[in-house]
Amino acid sequence: MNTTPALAAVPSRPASPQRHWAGWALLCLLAAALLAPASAHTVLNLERSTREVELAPFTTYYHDTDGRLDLDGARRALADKRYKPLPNGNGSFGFQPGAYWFHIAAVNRNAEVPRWLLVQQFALSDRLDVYTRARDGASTHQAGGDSQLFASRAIRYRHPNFWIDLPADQPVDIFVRVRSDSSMQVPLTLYTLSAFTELARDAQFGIGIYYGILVALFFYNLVLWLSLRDSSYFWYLFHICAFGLVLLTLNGLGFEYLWPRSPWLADHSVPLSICLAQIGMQQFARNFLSLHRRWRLGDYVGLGMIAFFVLLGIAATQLPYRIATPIASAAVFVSIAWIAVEGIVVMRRGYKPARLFLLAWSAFLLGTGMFAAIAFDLLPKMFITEYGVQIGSALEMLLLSVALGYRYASLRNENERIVREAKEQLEHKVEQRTTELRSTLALLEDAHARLRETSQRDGLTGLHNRSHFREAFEALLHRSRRQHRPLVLMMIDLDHFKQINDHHGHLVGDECLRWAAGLIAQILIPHHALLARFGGEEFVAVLPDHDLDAGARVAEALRLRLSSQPCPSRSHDIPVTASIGVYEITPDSDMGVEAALQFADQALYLAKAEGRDCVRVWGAAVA
Ligand SMILES: Nc1nc2c(ncn2[C@@H]2O[C@H](COP(=O)(O)OP(=O)(O)OP(=O)(O)O)[C@@H](O)[C@H]2O)c(=O)[nH]1
Repeated sequence: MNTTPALAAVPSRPASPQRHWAGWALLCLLAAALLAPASAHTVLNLERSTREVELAPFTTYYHDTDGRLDLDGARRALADKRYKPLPNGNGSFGFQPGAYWFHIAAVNRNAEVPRWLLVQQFALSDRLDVYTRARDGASTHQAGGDSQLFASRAIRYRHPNFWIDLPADQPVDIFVRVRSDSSMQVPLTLYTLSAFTELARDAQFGIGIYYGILVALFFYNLVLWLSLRDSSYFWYLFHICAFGLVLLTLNGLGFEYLWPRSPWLADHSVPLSICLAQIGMQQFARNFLSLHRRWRLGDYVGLGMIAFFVLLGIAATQLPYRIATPIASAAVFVSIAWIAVEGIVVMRRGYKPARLFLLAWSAFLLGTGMFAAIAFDLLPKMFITEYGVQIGSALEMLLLSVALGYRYASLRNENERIVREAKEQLEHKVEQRTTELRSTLALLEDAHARLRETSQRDGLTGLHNRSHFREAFEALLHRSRRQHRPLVLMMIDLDHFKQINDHHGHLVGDECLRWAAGLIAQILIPHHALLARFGGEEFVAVLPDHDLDAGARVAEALRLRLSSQPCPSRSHDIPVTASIGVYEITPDSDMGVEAALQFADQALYLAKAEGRDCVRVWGAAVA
């Protein structure tokens, strides 16, 4: 695209040259040049090679502070040389009251292009009136700006535009009156139709790429939000939509596509979309950085900012544009700077995803900074600076999307770590409890065994008691039948024990009982006998695998040992003897415990009857 037209700019003719008093005239011109240099301006010559021309160098302006001037008044002001060249060569004046008149004197040297398109490259001006006046007095008037319906534009394009008819070689005065509650920015450009078509195509392509990125990110994160239900994704989507709306509004696409019939919305959409975008950004930052957990004070400030933008958004529906927009614009700088502070604080507190967040935010701040720097004429206007906001915000949103993924991954890792640790702790506890339980069970079993043992033992002698004896004897009986082995049952009764008690006392009697029990147990060990205290001074023993003869021999040996050594008492030795009855239970017998005991008792009775201190078997005499 040709952006450097070959212009033949020639100084304008003096309005009323003085023919006489040439010296005076010269002096006057010199004085005019010195005192009012601003009124001098160049005529725009549109040559054959000219396709597009920025009008700033050929434009003079007049500020009609109360906005009452009509075209005639504006022409008079021009004749009075009250018009000045644009300050710093561009038409930016900030927020201004009244109306601004701009004048361009143009001569079309290209007979083949009689019709040109005048484009105001700023979408937010409220009202533009474009007048042309040829030397022959023919004049035209067109109105535009976002206070008019979008359909009233010469070409359906996001910036206000007007057809300008410039007959060949005829000087034409173009007057543009602009009145706006928005910032007074009037970058006017004149295009041939083909040049404009190329510009529109390239610009739409660039805008398409930008919004394509936004739409792709939107749907990508929408799917993630729907599947993960992480609220950060929701606020990210909100942020994308609201910020996309801001740019749609600023570049005029909102008016073109979203609300072409609503000049009210065209007027109020700027502060409203700024407030929405800031609410989205603040809430996203709070959520992403988990401020309520990591920096409580920062979280409160963030909440305060959200409340401020909510109130400002509501107020913006009622307040005039000239009040709401500057407040919203100024608050944006505080808001985005604060988000950067939040990112830095949380990053310094060790939250790793905050690094990516900060990187994304830096891209956005850099882009916005470059955009602001052009406005203040600190940076030259070139692609990277002019489209800094778009590039920065696209980068920011891409990086934020990556940061969200990173944050999700680190949250998942954190969760997995917590679950793993909890599992390990649980396993450790279970193991600990199991060990405790095992040792408690062992203790319990031990206690139970001791209890059972105690319940089976006689308290005085430590031998088994009668009830246990019956159970154990029953088992031995079964075993002997199963194995076809004989059993011998032995009843041992100490002789004249009453006398021992009577002579030596009950305690000595106890001593003798313990001693006799110990001796009997010791003698029966080799025979694997089941021995018990049957009651009083009477003992009972079962000798497995012994027949009557063997049993009688053991009994005799036992008797002999008892009678041969007295019980060593505290005072003096006490002789103790025993009578023993022996009875054999053969394996083929089906005799029960009680019957066997009775037979053995019979044998004992015999021993007692036959003089004591002897062994008797049931049915045969041994000693
Ligand atoms: N010191 C003590 N004496 C007991 C115990 N159990 C029973 N006796 C005594 O044993 C004696 C048994 O007396 P008797 O049934 O008359 O029998 P004995 O005097 O041994 O006479 P014979 O059996 O006929 O030889 C009683 O005096 C009981 O008090 C005990 O646990 N300790």
